[in-house]
Amino acid sequence: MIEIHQLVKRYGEKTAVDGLEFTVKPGVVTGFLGPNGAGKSTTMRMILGLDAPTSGSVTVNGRRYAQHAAPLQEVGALLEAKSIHPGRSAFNHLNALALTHGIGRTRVQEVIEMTGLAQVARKRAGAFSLGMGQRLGIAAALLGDPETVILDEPVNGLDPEGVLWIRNLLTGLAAQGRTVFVSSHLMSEMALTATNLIVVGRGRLLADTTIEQFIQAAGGHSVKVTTADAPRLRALLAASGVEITGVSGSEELTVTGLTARQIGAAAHKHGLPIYELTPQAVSLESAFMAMTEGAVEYHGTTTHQHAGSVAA
Ligand SMILES: Nc1ncnc2c1ncn2[C@@H]1O[C@H](COP(=O)(O)OP(=O)(O)OP(=O)(O)O)[C@@H](O)[C@H]1O
Repeated sequence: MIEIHQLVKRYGEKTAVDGLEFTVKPGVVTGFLGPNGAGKSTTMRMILGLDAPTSGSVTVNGRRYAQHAAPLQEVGALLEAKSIHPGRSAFNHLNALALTHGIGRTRVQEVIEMTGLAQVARKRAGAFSLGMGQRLGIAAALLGDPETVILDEPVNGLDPEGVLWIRNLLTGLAAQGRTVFVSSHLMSEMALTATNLIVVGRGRLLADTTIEQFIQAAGGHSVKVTTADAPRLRALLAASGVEITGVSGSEELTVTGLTARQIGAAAHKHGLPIYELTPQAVSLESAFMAMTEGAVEYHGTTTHQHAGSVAA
């Protein structure tokens, strides 16, 4: 559990974090979203005691980071800036970290296996690809078997296999009851992994919500249906909470409030042919951009698109 109260961080004139107040709960993945410069990394550094708050407080598992006797066993973190000696092997890097906390070699070997580094564990970390470096950073974060895991942009620069691996790892850690807090500036990626969402912009809290609520607020799930008899299907599906739109005379309808499965089953029951049944993804990226629009620090001058025109 991470608890943040009235957290403020100023660097001279610049207010990087401006009165944040939220709790990150165990057992689910919580996405930490915001445009560049929103204050995500600064907040994460304060959670980890790497930066001191100007005012306010932040605790992990009930205590400030510095008050934990063995912090690696409370909170494991992957921050963007890596500090791995390039000449050292992955095994030696992890072993050195383990020694500072009285963690045995068996656990070092375990995290190496868990992160898929077994083949390269004895190679120089300096020669690692970006993906391998991320895996090594995550292995270090998991070394102490921590209750809370914090990852800053873990999928940055990873190939699709690496992205999928991180997704499964995060949901697996949350399923074990851990607190998992992950920053990103991609809403569509977070929607596939996170259950809860904290959105910040210019250091302020913009939303403390769930992915599901965010999707509903963005227009909800809808299903595109093409059928031989659109008026008849409309009549079959009509119910409270169901919204159906479509152009008169067209075979195509858009339905919200029912799943593709429910629509298919209803049509089948009445012998109505269906030619297409496609769940439509709402443009989460557009909804996210609309939410953070006023909070973006640097707008591009030549490539600025209206938020509504960007697909997720
Ligand atoms: N050490 C520092 N000194 C001065 N300003 C800083 C410092 N660290 C961060 N900032 C400023 O604080 C603001 C928040 O930065 P931060 O890196 O926390 O944002 P972020 O949400 O992590 O952004 P990104 O997605 O680009 O990583 C930015 O305007 C940044 O320039």
